[in-house]
Amino acid sequence: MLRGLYVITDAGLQTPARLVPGVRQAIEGGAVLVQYRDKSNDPARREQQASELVELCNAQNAKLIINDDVALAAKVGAHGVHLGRDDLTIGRAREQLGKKALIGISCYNQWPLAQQAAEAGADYVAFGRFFVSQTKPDAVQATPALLTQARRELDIPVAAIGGITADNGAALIEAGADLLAVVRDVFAATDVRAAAQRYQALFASHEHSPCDAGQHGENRA
Ligand SMILES: Cc1ncc(COP(=O)(O)OP(=O)(O)O)c(N)n1
Ligand SMILES: Cc1ncsc1CCOP(=O)(O)O
Ligand SMILES: [Mg+2]
Repeated sequence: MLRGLYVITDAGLQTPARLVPGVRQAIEGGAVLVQYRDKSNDPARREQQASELVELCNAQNAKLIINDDVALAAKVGAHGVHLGRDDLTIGRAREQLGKKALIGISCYNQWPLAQQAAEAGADYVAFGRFFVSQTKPDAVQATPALLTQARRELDIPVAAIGGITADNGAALIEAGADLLAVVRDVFAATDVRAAAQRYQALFASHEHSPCDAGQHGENRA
């Protein structure tokens, strides 16, 4: 079952030289999923960085998801891709990446998107933003009730994103989030490993949240 801290890289917070060391520290602190999110248009650098991150994640038993770019995910052998409303469909991504690829879908604040994504074979759905996000200030606001509904009605992990910190994240886990997707609270921290460890502790203290008693079974990741 995919559950825990999902860290997302940010070129504004991490110089190229700090990218891999920062992600390593996050994984050492307990991150289970890493997303390479880079909105620049420098294909050679993107391929180089994504390749280094795949190697790191393979060595550290974490999984690398590429944001937006299915072709890059295929090229570097990433574990999966995260798709939003401007990206390829799940079907096209699955054709290119294969059955084992992890495909995550942004559902913003819209329950029907989550239902459609689950039916189309998504491996997780993501809702948010939940709090004000400096990383993506224009993101639409979602309500924790969506997490509860998704946790109850879908058989795939549920991610929450947007302005999450180790202090405000508990409410989202209690509402039903399996994954807390975080940029700033981890990668802007002076001690990235310690910042990630706070989430590990948070998930450990919510191992038996009431939502766990739902219908989920064998096909949760
Ligand atoms: C885990 C996770 N959830 C949501 C997003 C946002 O995706 P998208 O709406 O496509 O926006 P960009 O990240 O591409 O700006 C995400 N990346 N990861
Ligand atoms: C990509 C994205 N989508 C919604 S909010 C967000 C950014 C999350 O970053 P932070 O954890 O710094 O708010
Ligand atoms: Mg996107």
